[in-house]
Amino acid sequence: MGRLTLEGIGKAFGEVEISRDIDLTIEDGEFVVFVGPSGCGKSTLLRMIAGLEDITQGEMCLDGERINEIPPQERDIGMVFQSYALYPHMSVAENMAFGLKLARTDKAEIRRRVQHAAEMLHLSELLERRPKDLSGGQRQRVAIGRTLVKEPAVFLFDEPLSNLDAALRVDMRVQIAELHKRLQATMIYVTHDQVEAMTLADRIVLLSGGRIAQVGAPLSLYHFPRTLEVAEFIGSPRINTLSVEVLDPGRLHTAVRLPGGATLQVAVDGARLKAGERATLGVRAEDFVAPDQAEATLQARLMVAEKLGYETLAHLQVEGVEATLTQRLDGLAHLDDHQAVTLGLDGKHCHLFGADGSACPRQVEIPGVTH
Ligand SMILES: Nc1ncnc2c1ncn2[C@@H]1O[C@H](COP(=O)(O)OP(=O)(O)OP(=O)(O)O)[C@@H](O)[C@H]1O
Repeated sequence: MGRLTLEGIGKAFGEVEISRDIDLTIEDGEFVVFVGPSGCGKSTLLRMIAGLEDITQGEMCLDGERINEIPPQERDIGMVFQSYALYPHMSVAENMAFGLKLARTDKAEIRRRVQHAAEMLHLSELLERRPKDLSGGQRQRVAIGRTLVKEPAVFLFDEPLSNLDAALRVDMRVQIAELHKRLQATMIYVTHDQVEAMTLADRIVLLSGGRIAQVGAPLSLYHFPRTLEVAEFIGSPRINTLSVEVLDPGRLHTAVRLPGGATLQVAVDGARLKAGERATLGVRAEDFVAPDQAEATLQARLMVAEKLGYETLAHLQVEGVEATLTQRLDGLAHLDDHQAVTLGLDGKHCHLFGADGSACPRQVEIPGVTH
């Protein structure tokens, strides 16, 4: 089993408070990803779970038992580090067996576990090699293997792929997802890469300034972000934002004035907003609609078109809007340099955020996605 509960967890280094009020339950077998901007406290939280950092406040339990004071080696938790931390003078097999030897595990049992882990991680042919004779991806797999042989209830990964090149990252991401499927173990994974978070997580925990900004399934955070910060962090390209004026706030629709003067009825509960105040409209790159089906339009000019093969990202300048907007188009879309583009908007596909950054609840259903 590996059910972890965090209640009111907080951390301070001396006088400096890093995180507080973290309440979170991670179910047995869940894959949870901690994500957020640099310095938001992801690694510190993971290290508290591992027992490598003291917990300043709150209670942490594994399967109902308080673990705050239990030293790392006695927690049923294994951690894979970003730096791999392999012993250079030991073979792959010795590296993997080391922790078990220290724990005086029976020799035959060590052999069985190392072989089993090597098979799972496709390392069987490499067991006699030294770390220096391995590629980056292979070293990372050995680091995972060293944790795997301990058969912990909870696996922790601290940015395990950040030292690998882009192609290898994708490859290892798939392997970690497969490993999770096979082991059905609880896994907690720290990254600042939102693509890794979206693709691996059952649930994402988005941290900001040492607190939880939102917890939920990846698509739930994507479609129903609670704050502008979450909306901007999740999704690539980044959500487009426009400063708008609130005209008529309502429970089902909130009318706003766009730059250029057009009115859009955004399908959100904006009842807490006031007419005349500023708000931020959010539109994802794929959510612009054809001008003839739009409720409102924006006139734009093409700055750059990035042709990625399966899609083209058009970066557009709209008069009166400082930042460029990005529209996701078909990979075969034909665009001329600096051509004029009419962007269509549909209020059902837009987000609205108040001046304090919190989202107005969207009044749309997206099949299979919970709010
Ligand atoms: N030992 C320490 N003493 C004092 N401050 C620390 C210590 N360790 C971390 N911090 C501070 O705590 C904050 C959170 O750090 P942490 O490494 O957890 O962030 P992170 O979200 O993992 O960042 P990154 O993505 O850059 O690794 C940072 O401001 C950092 O400077």
